[in-house]
Amino acid sequence: MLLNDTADQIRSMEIRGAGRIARAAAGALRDYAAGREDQEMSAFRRAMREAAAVLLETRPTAVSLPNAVQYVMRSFAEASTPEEAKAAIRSAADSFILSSHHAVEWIGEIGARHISDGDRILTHCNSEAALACILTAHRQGKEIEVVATEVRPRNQGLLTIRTLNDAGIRTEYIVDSAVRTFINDADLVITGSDAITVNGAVVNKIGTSQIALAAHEARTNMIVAAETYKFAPRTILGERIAIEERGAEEVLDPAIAAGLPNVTVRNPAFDVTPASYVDLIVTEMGAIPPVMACIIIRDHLGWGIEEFHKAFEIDSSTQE
Ligand SMILES: O=C(COP(=O)(O)O)[C@H](O)[C@H](O)COP(=O)(O)O
Repeated sequence: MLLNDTADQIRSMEIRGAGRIARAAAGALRDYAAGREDQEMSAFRRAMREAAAVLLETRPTAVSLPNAVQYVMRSFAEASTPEEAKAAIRSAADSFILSSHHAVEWIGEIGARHISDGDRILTHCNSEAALACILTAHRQGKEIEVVATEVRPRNQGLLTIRTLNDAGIRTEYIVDSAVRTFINDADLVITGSDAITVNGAVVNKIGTSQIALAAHEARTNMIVAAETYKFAPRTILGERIAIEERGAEEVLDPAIAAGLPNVTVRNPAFDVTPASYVDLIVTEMGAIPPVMACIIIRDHLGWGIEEFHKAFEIDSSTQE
């Protein structure tokens, strides 16, 4: 698939979910590099930088996207010919994609240990990582039930209930505003994440923070399932996560909106759940309390910080 097609599909949400977006971006860079016929490294580098920028502009919130792009882009920093660079990019992109699949499997295994026989789990949106925990627990023979939200306005809940239905898991499908009505019936909330900040705050599909609030009030544990590439390295440097605001037409029919000149539709796609409302973050490295987010960032994404220093010509060796 061409790079611009992948970018369009991410923008239009044909490819969606932070993990899938990251893998698609890594694959798109690999294929784009393979198709280049530059003789000079400078031309190749320029083309790759432009390609990376096209992907980075598609959706602003899921930090897995810049993390995947950076992972691939830094792989050819030392290459001296385009051929060498292409080989390095292929290997980096393939290894990112493979390790991303493995990470989801590991999260499933670790997350399933937090699910008990007889549990009723509430989930929101459509997260591979969250579903991995639920599906693994089900495969282990635990009798579980799920309450899945609709997820207005894009109805990602439909994807979730199809997967759960196909796996044979008994599921109740509810509108987003019914969460507080059903939270007392739930033993556990499990969601995915698009970004986790240095202070352990979780950025995920709009509505997640309301669910966390309801879970907190009901003393229901809230688990977030997230690969380490969902942690945002630059939040350690004070950078904020941009919350994507999507078009009004996703919420209100433009023909109706046209007759309501005093009404402005707001459509933020994500929200922020404070760390204090999250009991555990399940990563492929293990389950951690949200306060340990900075350790994951330091140990697994430290290069994101090094690159920031380079970009601003700060020599980290001279820093005390
Ligand atoms: O909020 C969403 C998807 O939002 P959208 O549908 O707007 O992309 C998911 O919960 C996270 O991306 C995690 O998903 P995963 O665990 O699959 O990476």
